[in-house]
Amino acid sequence: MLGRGERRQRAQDALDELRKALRLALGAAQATRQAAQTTKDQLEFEQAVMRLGLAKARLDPEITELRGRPALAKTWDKVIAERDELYARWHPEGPERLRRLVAAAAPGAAGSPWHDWLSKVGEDTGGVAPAMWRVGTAVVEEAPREDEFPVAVPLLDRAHLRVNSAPDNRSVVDSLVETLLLRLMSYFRPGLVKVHLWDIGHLTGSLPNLQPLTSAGLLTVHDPTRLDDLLAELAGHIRRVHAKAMREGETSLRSVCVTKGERIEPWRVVVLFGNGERLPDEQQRELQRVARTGIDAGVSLICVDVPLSANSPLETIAFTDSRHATTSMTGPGVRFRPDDAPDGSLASRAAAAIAADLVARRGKPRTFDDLLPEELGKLSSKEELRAPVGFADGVPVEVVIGDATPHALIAGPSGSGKTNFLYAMLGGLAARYPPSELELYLLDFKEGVSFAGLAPGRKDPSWLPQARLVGVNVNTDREFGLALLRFLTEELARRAEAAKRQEVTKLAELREAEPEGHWPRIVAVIDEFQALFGGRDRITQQATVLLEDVARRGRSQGIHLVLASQDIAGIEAFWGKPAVFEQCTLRIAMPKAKRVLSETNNAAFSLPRWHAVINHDSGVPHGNQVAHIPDASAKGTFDALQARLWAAGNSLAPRLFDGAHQPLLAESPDFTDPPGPLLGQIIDVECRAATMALDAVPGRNLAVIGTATADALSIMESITFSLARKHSPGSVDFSIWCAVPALQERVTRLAKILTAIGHAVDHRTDESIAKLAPASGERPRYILFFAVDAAHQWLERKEPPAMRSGLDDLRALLKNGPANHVHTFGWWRGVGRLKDTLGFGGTDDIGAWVALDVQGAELNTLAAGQVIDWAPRPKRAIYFDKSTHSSPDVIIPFDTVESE
Ligand SMILES: Nc1ncnc2c1ncn2[C@@H]1O[C@H](COP(=O)(O)OP(=O)(O)OP(=O)(O)O)[C@@H](O)[C@H]1O
Repeated sequence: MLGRGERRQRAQDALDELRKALRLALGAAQATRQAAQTTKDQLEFEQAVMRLGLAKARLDPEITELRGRPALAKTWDKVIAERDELYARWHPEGPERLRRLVAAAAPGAAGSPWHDWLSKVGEDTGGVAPAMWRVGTAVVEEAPREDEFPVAVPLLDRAHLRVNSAPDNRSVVDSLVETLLLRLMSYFRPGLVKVHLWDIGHLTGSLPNLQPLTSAGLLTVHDPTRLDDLLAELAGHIRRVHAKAMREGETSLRSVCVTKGERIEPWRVVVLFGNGERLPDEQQRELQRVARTGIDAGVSLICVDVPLSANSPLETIAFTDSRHATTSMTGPGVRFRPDDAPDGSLASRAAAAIAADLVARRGKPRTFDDLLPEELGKLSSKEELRAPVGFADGVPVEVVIGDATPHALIAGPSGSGKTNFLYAMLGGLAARYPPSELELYLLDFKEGVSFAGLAPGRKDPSWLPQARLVGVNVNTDREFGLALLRFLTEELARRAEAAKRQEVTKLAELREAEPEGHWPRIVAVIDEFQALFGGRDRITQQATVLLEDVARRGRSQGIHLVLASQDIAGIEAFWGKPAVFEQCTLRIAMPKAKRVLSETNNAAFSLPRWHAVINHDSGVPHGNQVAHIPDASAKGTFDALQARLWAAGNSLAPRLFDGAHQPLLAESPDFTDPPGPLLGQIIDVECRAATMALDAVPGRNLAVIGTATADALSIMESITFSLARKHSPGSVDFSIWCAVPALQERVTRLAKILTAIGHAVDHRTDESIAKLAPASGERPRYILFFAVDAAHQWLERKEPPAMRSGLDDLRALLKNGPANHVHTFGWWRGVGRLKDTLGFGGTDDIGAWVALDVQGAELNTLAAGQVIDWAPRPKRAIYFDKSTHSSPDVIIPFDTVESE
């Protein structure tokens, strides 16, 4: 047994042992912990050094202090050793390899120093763009200067560039951007790169050395408040370029250009200077969209202090101090320094040289002849009509009229060049589409004769072969506009009928189904069309309905409207009925035009003279295309084209309606073989003469009513001359009665002409008129009774014993004559006077009438109660034949004096 003391000793020893073991264990844990802590410190230190870069770390006070600790000093040495080892491997060939790489990827002006290329104008046609563009030099931190290597960034067709400035280094950033742009502009043939500049802070003043480029359209400076417009314009451009590439069977503009070996559409480089803050959401979204889709359409962004996220290839240059930056091309450990920029005046001279070269290259400004194709009249209009109307920096800008853009609306104040635009467009179309493919109906409500030259005239016998109808000076003859619309709706019905027959819906399909049919596209041009809606009357009402119908249904039937106006805003009647305008998806705005583009689209306000905004997207901003319109009105332009086209073919002459001239009876086609008495020319697209049937039935007499003597005489004479022509001498008898001495000369002349032709004429000027003529005879008799009311003095006398007056006899003659082919054409100088003559018997025996200066309201009783909407105007008459008319025709009395 152990003693008590021994036992305690052993316990003590065990405890000591345990304590020792515990101490040991604890010490080990502490050491391990310490070691772990040291490793952690070392790793953190290494990381901090890496983050800062060796060069900066060396100067950093915190790092310097940490380097004092032995454990970290070791790490520092290790990092240095590793760097040295790596660098030793890179040093001999790294920079050189990079130099060679950049030289290959950035040839010529894309990579060499500016004194090698500045002020030399580029010749490259841009089939393929250099992959990289030099921006500066860089050096791996702490490496010697001779190890500097060039830094280049991808741009055109490849990537966008973002530049983040440092405080107060805007001038360095400006120089970097300016030099880069000069490289781009100097590499290619001038014109292949166009720059858009937007600066949130300045309207002018950004990149001042490049300003000379603006004169040639190579640089466009945008309003700081109008980024929306710029982004919309870019979006529209991208869409158009995309469509163009698709037409060529490619997905990007770049591939089209590579295939063709030349740039078919300039690159757009868009430089945006922001303030470091995100753009408002909508703009930011739009910008991201442009970034995403722009590259394939040749649009490159250079965003300075405009945040842009990388949803497309994007490189970044981020300045860390005023002279140095890091770049996404080289990584954070490499110090980038922009190249020295050329002196401002040198840069500006180079920009001027580029602009001057382009201007010289464009040669004389593009002219009307440049709108014409090499071969005339070779295109088919089956799918659409397409022709250039102007140029944007030498590149043609087209209008397309087809199923997607069926109708056009053109606006611009007086003198802004609307008519000239129409000529440019008509010229482009007429030069491409033969008359079998395109028919033109041209109407001008302006005072003047703008389209008259398209129809044969006295001085120039030529006409535009595609023109079917030309209406000029129709400003007071709104009925003519109505007639044109009616004609178009009839043609629409004809086409719709054919389409139904063939079970097709579109013109292109109809043409395929009926290849032998005649289905040209019809373009109806109405200049100053607002005149058609100028009154609050029946014409405005009907025109609105018809126009809407043509606009709606014409789309698929190849019937197209081109409506021009100085004042679209003025046609308020329409804004409440937007159907017509909605169908006019092609909008053309001349400088200062109002309302024709969408409300947010102000492109027309800043438009220079002789330019137009061509917009195929109902006027929304992204549809804008600005073009210079060549002079198409001067001698030797449109007229020369017309002469060529006319000389080439045996086309039919268009009909000409000229509201300022009375048509000559002798020249009326109907006068060659008159179907009956000709009363005047109907205001209608056919330009036919109004006539009346003279069947042997009651009521076939005619009253001419009104005091407008010249017009009344014209009508009475046309009736006489045409009847005299219709019937061979001896087959009919004429009575020519006139009780008014002042008219004798003219009436006697008429009687003499008839006699000279060989007709039997019963000419009376005195009271013998009251004896009248029998109500039947051996031959038909035409009684031309001038100023009937003036003969009342004799007609009212009652002769005993019968006490029957001449008036009674006249009533009987009117009543019974026609059935026996004795027809009376009487002229009364007022409705009341006519009624005096007719008495209580009513107006049944006057089956037809022509009214001159008589208000519509007075005529209602003569038209079976129908409301006659007629405001008299000189040299116009209204003709109503109860047996054939549902509504009266407006007619123009013929000029009969020249017609013998
Ligand atoms: N692109 C152009 N280049 C040169 N001259 C032009 C051009 N466009 C128009 N002009 C000239 O300007 C004048 C007015 O043009 P135009 O008749 O086309 O204007 P408008 O808008 O139709 O005016 P209005 O409605 O008063 O007739 C004409 O003498 C025409 O020759």
